[in-house]
Amino acid sequence: MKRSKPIVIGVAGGSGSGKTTVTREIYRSFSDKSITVIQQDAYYKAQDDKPFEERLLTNYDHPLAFDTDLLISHIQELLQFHPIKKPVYDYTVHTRSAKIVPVEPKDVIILEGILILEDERLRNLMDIKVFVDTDSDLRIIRRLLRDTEERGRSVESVINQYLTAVRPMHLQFVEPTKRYADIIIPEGGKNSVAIDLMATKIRTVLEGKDSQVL
Ligand SMILES: Nc1ncnc2c1ncn2[C@@H]1O[C@H](COP(=O)(O)OP(=O)(O)O)[C@@H](O)[C@H]1O
Ligand SMILES: O=c1ccn([C@@H]2O[C@H](COP(=O)(O)O)[C@@H](O)[C@H]2O)c(=O)[nH]1
Repeated sequence: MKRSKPIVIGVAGGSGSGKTTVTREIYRSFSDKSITVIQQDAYYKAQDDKPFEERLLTNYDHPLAFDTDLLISHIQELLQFHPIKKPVYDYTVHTRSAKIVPVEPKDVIILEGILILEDERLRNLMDIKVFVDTDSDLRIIRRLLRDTEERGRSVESVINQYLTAVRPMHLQFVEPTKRYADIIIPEGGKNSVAIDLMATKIRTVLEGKDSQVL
């Protein structure tokens, strides 16, 4: 059945909570590839006008670090089944890369990121809101391992950034958005029961058997 509009699922949660892993597992359970994933991180503002040393001082956990207007306009395009050109963010240089990824519209859009539930305009575009809820000790351990292995950071820089920006911004902006969630997934990526439930829910909606999310 051809849908009149795609369904939008928001997956929020703190850094290192397991949002990307949850999203990847849901995506993998759909072999027909009816899902497109949009990462909020791709919409960090470009900072080419600033020298590298200055970019190190940016607070990447504050809502103003994102180009939310561009993200909203891209979701609105996908909701009309129009393709978009998604920006690509390069964490190693703290700015957008020169690349652009063409994204085709699909029946399901998963929007994933730390602050996607913070902006009311974004929340209003979502049919299902999920918050991945993982204790801060696990999140910092996971982030430490990931950022040193994959994002070119030193242990010292990860700890310093966590204490000065990630933790305070999490408490001020991320944690309070849990109240908007329809579903809270504890521990993230390895919660196979929650992932199966999400996949079943999406299938029910796609088959037109769900009257709550049309
Ligand atoms: N349940 C889990 N147990 C152990 N490690 C996990 C779990 N979920 C995610 N991870 C790992 O933690 C790191 C952060 O997870 P990720 O999904 O990227 O989180 P987020 O997108 O919320 O920042 C990754 O290296 C991932 O492999
Ligand atoms: O240039 C940058 C941009 C972002 N970050 C950090 O990334 C996380 C969000 O990504 P997750 O995958 O959800 O962890 C955010 O907490 C920023 O601090 C960065 O370090 N540098």
